[in-house]
Amino acid sequence: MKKYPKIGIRPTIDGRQGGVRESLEEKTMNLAKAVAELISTNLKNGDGSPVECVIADGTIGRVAESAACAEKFEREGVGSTITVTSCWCYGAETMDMNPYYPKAVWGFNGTERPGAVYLAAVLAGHAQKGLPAFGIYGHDVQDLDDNSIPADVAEKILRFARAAQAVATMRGKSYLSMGSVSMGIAGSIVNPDFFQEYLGMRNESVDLTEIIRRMTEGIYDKEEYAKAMAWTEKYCKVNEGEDFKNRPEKRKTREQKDADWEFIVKMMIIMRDLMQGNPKLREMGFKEEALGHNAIAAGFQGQRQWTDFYPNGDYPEALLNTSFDWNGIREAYVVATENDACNGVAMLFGHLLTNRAQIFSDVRTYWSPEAVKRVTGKELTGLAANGIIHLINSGATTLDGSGQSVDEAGNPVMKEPWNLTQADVDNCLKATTWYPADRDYFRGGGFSSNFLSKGGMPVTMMRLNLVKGLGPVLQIAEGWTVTIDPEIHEKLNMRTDPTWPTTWFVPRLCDKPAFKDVYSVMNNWGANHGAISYGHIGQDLITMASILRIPVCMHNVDDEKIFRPAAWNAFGMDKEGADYRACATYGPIYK
Ligand SMILES: C[C@H](O)[C@@H](O)[C@@H](O)C(=O)CO
Ligand SMILES: [Mn+2]
Repeated sequence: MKKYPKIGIRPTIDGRQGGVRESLEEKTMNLAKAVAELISTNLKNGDGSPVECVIADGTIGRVAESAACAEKFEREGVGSTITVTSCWCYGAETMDMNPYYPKAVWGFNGTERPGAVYLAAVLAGHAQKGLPAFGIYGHDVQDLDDNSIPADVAEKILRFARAAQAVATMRGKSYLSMGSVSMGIAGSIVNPDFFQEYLGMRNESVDLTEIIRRMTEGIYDKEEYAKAMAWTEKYCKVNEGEDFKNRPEKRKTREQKDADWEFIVKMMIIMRDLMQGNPKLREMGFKEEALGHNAIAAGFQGQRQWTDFYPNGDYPEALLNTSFDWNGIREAYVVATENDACNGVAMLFGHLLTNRAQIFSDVRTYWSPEAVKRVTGKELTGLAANGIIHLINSGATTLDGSGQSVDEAGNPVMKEPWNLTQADVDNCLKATTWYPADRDYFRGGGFSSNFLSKGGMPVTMMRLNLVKGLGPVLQIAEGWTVTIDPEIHEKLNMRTDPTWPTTWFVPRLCDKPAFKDVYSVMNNWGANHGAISYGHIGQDLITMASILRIPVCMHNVDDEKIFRPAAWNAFGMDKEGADYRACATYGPIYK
């Protein structure tokens, strides 16, 4: 099992002995235990383990107890804290002062003791000291003997904990660039200051010759390769598509294609080893290679130097991003095509918040209803009636994105790995055709995954952009995958890149300018790529972005659903402006 950060729970109390404190000890600790239970039974880490909480050894009434708690949390690997109280406490003495921990405070809404008064006081302290904290205060008064967590409080605790755990999980990890800048794509001009100062991450980089070296010198697990090759023969190669895209003179021979399959399977094993290491390599005597680069996310340049000569990375990228491979069902990796690190970060955000595989796509084409009518003679209907956005990238999209996994009611979903069934896996593989790569684009050949995402999935498209003079900004568009008339799809797909995977996307429209129509969403999108996560996770992304001090420049989440640190209120009543002003004032966490 991997090592994940824990969430520290801090039961704070009025320090007055001789009656007050004693009367509150049990209740305060019970509230802390209830919060720990809520988190550990509702939230999981990427490997399926419950998010673990650590409670202070005792209630915290005076500064010595704060300090003892802080020391315990550091020893225990805490990455964020939630302070819980039902009474008045001494804010500056009991508050969490760790500059790196995301923080929240739950002030019990009971009137026998001034828990809410402490909440307001300590949040003022957090604001005054430049340590913004989330404030959680239940809507309805609870009785003193009621140690339950009301639904509105639980929702905020879990929203904070999910985002805080994601932020803490990134800290200290690497983004690994395999290769460098791809075709001048801005997102693949990796900005190490952003990763270091905003995410607490390190940038690692390997030249792509390292993949060739390991192939040539046999620095990979041969037994696993044999297993992977057999699996690929059985589940992928059987779905090799007709080589219709390449002109006859550009088609590879059968022998060459067979060699490409072997090559791309080795690529995948080596790319994974580069990201996270492999103890098997140590047994083989490759101690250094066994270490890996501690990468929680990576990017593969691919285009163009590599793909001008070697088979492309679509197979390894697609399957690394998928929740299964020849070793069975497992946590998806995060691998950005074209080494678009900005999109890789957006994928990482979505993955850490949902524990699900993430789609990587070009935001390729906006199709108006009129244009569709003109080129196909047919009307877009239903959710697609106002126009659709074609999400498609050369073959490197998680197979989970096919929507072939289904819930109990048969609805298409993208699941956490622990909910995937073998039938889901089989159906995702069956729905995926592996077309010989388009050799006008990919001279070295290879294979591109192709599928059509099932409609009806709630999804959130995200993008992290870097703006000189401003810094990072996040874009969020909640919406749905849609199914369109097969004849319309056929015509639109054939004039796009029919050997690549397609997801038809419709954003949820609202009265905000960027969401006034489908065209505006694409027209306001900040780059060529989007990361697409299953579910409407805009609220979680907004909470997480505020912890990271990354302003959100575009989103279609209702204002009243926004949950940010209490101090953001001091920056004005307009949520968007306040977010920008707060992020600019606080600056990145790890600076
Ligand atoms: C056509 C280019 O080679 C593709 O890589 C292009 O569709 C992109 O994905 C650019 O992001
Ligand atoms: Mn692209």
